[in-house]
Amino acid sequence: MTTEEDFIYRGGARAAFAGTARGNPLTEVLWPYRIRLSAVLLLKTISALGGLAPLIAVVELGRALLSPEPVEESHVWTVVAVGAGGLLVRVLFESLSSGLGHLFDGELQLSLRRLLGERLGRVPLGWYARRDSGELGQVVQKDVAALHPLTARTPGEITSAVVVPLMSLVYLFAVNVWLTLIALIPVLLGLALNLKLMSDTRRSDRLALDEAMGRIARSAVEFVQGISVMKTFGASGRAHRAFTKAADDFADYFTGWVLGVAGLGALASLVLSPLFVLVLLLTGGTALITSGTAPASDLLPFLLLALALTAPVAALCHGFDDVRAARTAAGRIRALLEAPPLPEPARPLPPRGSQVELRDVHFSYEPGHEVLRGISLKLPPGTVTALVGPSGSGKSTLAQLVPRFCDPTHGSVLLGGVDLRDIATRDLYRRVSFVFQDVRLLRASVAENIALAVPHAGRDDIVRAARRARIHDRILQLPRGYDSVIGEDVTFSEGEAQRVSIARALLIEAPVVVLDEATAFADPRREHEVRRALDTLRENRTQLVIAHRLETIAEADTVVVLDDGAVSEIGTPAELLAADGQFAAIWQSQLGMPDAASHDRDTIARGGE
Ligand SMILES: Nc1ncnc2c1ncn2[C@@H]1O[C@H](COP(=O)(O)OP(=O)(O)OP(=O)(O)O)[C@@H](O)[C@H]1O
Repeated sequence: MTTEEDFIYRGGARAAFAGTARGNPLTEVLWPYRIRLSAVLLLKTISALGGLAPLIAVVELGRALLSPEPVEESHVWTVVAVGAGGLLVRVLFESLSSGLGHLFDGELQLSLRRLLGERLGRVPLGWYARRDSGELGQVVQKDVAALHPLTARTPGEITSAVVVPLMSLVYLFAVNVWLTLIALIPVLLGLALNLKLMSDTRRSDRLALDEAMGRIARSAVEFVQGISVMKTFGASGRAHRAFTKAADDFADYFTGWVLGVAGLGALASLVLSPLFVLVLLLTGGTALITSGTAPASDLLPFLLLALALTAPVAALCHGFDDVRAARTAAGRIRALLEAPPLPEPARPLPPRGSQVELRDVHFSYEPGHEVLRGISLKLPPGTVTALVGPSGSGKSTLAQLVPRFCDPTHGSVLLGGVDLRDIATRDLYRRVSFVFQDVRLLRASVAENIALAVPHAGRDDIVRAARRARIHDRILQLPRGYDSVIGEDVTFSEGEAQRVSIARALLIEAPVVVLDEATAFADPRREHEVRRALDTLRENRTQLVIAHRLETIAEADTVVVLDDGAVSEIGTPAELLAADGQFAAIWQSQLGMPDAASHDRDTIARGGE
């Protein structure tokens, strides 16, 4: 384990999850950093206290100089020295706490993102099917960043907001109790109004507002992502309407929310404003001085320090807002860190050969709703098994169990006689390659994309794989050949991207191939090249193909017909045609398709033999 990994595992959030009682997600996420966070708080407290000293020094100086008594020089200089010393302490400790806070914030974000990255790399691939990339991006990027104020800013704000008023109050009480009580009026009023603003009703309004904002974001993404389809089908108005409705809803919520908080917010700001505080103190102070209850010099500290009492109230409330936002973010981070990883075998076993076998496989995405029911199949080495069946019958789900995107809920899938759960994931991916939906190419060079699973592959091997996948000539036309960066130097068409992914699979030399034909032939212009590339990929391999082409079906060694999650027919194409059952019906319906008629007449004849 490297030093960095070591840090994450020993000091990182992982330890927190093991060591703290389940409860507040924020505490759990921050627990490993408690010592550093306490150090930041301590430094902030010293800085806040230091900052108070110059203020009190000014007040003391004023009182000493305005007093009818003769000025005591040594006292004045001591006060000046304490004020200057306090200023120095504030500057020094403020820089220290702020530096440490930001350092610690950077460390926390890095550590959390690494943990999230590590967890995302270990969850089953099937887990991603139920999540959209926006949701994951929100957690990894925005939610981790939402912890920033908490580590770098809020501790300082909250500490100053508590320490400064408390110390000022102690001092002011010592000067004059009556004036202190007057100075407390705006503080208590401001606090009460702000607490009302943060009350549960306001919080649920805020959540509704956030939800309305989220709907705008989602409909904007849908609008942009689906615009080409919508325009093609002349429905761009509909997509636009959905977005406009979300924006209108948000405007309604916002107006309601603003009307609800505007009055209270304005009142709170007024009560805490310097003008209100000064008018109140001057009025009360004048009454006390003229009645002889307080000497005139007592008013000065209040005029200077009373503002130090009210200013932190608003800061305190904003600080709590940040804490609340960070708490929600931490909850989502924790949920992601707790996503169940694909269990790795404690003692991995090497598969013996490339036979794939499914033994009484059941699978459900949601409890109580099985999409695969008791499937048993054998795919002998070097044979082609074609999966056919109506839409929704479970073909993709079954195919995805072979590269272990998910584990069956009951039964087992075996490769070379070994349960997939007993094979190390790396070993499995070297033995099973797949070409499924969503060919993903990385923003890296073409060579790196091809060599994704074999990072140390030589250039010769990469070129050979690209040649066999019939993408080599296209790569040579790129400005920097194999070093061209995808997304910068080139944007591949769907068919080209598929051939790059086939080259990737060829380089692995996996003995088992799982393929979704519907996706592979999504680009009709390039279908011929993709088909030839796939023919190369399939040579001498154990193949499981979600077959849509009569040619593939006719040439398969075994055809498996799936119906509602169960095998309804199994046999060679000729046997199944002769049986005149569901397969024969599918075959007949495919014959009627224009593509089949033009392309597969010969094959059909052979298939019927
Ligand atoms: N990620 C998922 N979460 C929940 N249910 C799912 C998920 N993926 C598929 N299903 C459900 O599982 C069943 C089988 O789907 P599957 O995609 O395996 O069928 P298919 O035969 O491949 O369909 P098609 O030919 O249309 O691609 C369907 O009822 C589908 O709604």
